[in-house]
Amino acid sequence: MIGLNANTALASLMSQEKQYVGFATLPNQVHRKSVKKGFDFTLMVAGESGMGKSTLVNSLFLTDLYKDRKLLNAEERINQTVEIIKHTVDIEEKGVKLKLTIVDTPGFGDAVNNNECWKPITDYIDQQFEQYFRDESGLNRKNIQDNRVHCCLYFIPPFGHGLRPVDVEFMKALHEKVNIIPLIAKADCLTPNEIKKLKDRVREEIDKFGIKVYQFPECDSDEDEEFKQLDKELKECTPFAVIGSNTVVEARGQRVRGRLYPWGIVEGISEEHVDPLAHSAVHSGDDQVGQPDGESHPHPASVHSRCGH
Ligand SMILES: Nc1nc2c(ncn2[C@@H]2O[C@H](COP(=O)(O)OP(=O)(O)OP(=O)(O)O)[C@@H](O)[C@H]2O)c(=O)[nH]1
Repeated sequence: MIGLNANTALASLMSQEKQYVGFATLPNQVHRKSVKKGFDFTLMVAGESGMGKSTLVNSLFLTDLYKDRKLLNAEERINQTVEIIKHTVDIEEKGVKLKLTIVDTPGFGDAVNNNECWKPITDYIDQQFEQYFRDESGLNRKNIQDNRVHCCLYFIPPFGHGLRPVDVEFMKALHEKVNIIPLIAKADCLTPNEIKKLKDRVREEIDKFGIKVYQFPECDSDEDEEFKQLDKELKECTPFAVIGSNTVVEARGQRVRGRLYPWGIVEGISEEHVDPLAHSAVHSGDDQVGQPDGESHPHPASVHSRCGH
């Protein structure tokens, strides 16, 4: 009887499977295969030293990607050339694997003479394209490691009146090779009005100099109105004003990632809502300032991090 039941179940399963054999199952197959294999994502961060690059990356991915970082003093910086340093972590979320590589560019924009300081960076990007092209033209195409730089977060200092010559030159040198997302660093140093002015200025200059920054894809027409509105607002926020923080503070009874100042707290995101990849410390500039009703604690990266090695 048991055998009969098992056979019947198997037959029914097979007939169900049979119904779905056809090209209609292709998206599912591709989806399953991609999820199983995981994704490679390479994110480059560039901007002068101290702009909060490592803090933002750590807060975006809730991990400490810069454990071994050695901070240089002013004398050492004078002779420092631009370097390319890669940090890699494996992240898994809801069964989807992501191999995240952060390409850091220490030394960029820090020298007395910054002439062509983006050259090692463009060379690196070109090398990755060439390597990928070689691998694709080779015999073993199954396990190609994609090291191409998919996106570059470019940190614009909050202290100036717009883009500096080095910012313009950097973005122009890279815009045909990589998706550039310009960010206004350390936005908590500016008032909402100042942020707005700086954003307008940066947008104007991006247009004026013909810089092609990353354009977010068009929203599907069948999305609901609320989503469309959110998408529109998000696109209008570019260049994003960002605030990084690796500390957890308590504000209005909630644990949030934020920056505790003598005058208040600049809030990030509530710890209850933390979802490493969905969470971003990217703000539109309307950061709330609460009352300091909690202590600052070091961010327990090991607790929240879902990263492997
Ligand atoms: N006010 C403010 N300070 C920040 C922010 N993000 C980082 N910082 C602080 O700025 C300093 C430098 O931050 P890092 O993240 O080390 O800067 P970096 O760009 O990675 O520096 P390099 O590794 O030298 O290139 C630290 O003291 C941070 O705590 C921010 O959003 N606002």
